[in-house]
Amino acid sequence: MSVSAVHAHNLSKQYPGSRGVQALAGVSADIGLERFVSILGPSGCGKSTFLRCVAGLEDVTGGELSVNGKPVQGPPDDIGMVFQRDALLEWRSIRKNILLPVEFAKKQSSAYQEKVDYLLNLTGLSDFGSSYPRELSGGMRQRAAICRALVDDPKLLLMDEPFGALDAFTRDQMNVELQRIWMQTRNTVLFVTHGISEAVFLGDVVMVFSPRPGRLVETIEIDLPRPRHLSVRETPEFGRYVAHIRGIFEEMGLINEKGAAV
Ligand SMILES: Nc1ncnc2c1ncn2[C@@H]1O[C@H](COP(=O)(O)OP(=O)(O)OP(=O)(O)O)[C@@H](O)[C@H]1O
Repeated sequence: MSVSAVHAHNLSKQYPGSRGVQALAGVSADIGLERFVSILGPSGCGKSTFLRCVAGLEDVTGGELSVNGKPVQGPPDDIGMVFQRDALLEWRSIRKNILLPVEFAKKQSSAYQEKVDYLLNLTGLSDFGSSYPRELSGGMRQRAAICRALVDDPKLLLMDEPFGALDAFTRDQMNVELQRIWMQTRNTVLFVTHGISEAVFLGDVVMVFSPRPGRLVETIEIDLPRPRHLSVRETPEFGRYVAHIRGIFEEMGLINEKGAAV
């Protein structure tokens, strides 16, 4: 039997404290290796909590969760994370920011210089290795954050609304670039977003969560050939996926005028 990248069975998460928020309830999912999984759901439904549980940063309070065949007990090896805020350290050059996970893992940075060059090249940042974060645009900073997450070849890349703070044009460009990078690196990706179109454009699969406590409402396979160009968004097939997902949100009473999950 093949090992899943992420296996969740009846997963629940209740935060401690007087309010004791129940963030996730009964989430079961099997995410295959090398798949790009988009995660959609209304604000506060537990998407980040799900990612944080997978990353071993939160303890689950019920059910089972394993990553690459091993039960999650603290942060597993082989995970990279990218957040909405790039969290680059302003006082370190881009190259040194990218090398941070290597330093944290107490590995020899010198052995990773070629890898950094490869990633800088892959993300179009070859001329910016010695620049500082303040010298880069928002999109470039997020590309540097992606390099940092990829530097130690994680099997699993967790991305929590990585392009949420970018303008629409840059976000489109980043979607195309992320797909290109992923087609070369082929790690498993869990990508949280509020954008239905972004989720369909990037995903092999879209997982839709209900309002809190987050439950998995539906998992939709996106059968569109790759590489996908932005123009795929104008095709009837793409439109059908978006309409289907929008229908799920409408049924839950959760859609705004722009068609975004709220
Ligand atoms: N550390 C925490 N302690 C207590 N409650 C928390 C904590 N982190 C999140 N929560 C609560 O858990 C619920 C789910 O939060 P989470 O951040 O996972 O949602 P989300 O779907 O990622 O939201 P958004 O789309 O707005 O980022 C929310 O009600 C939130 O208030």
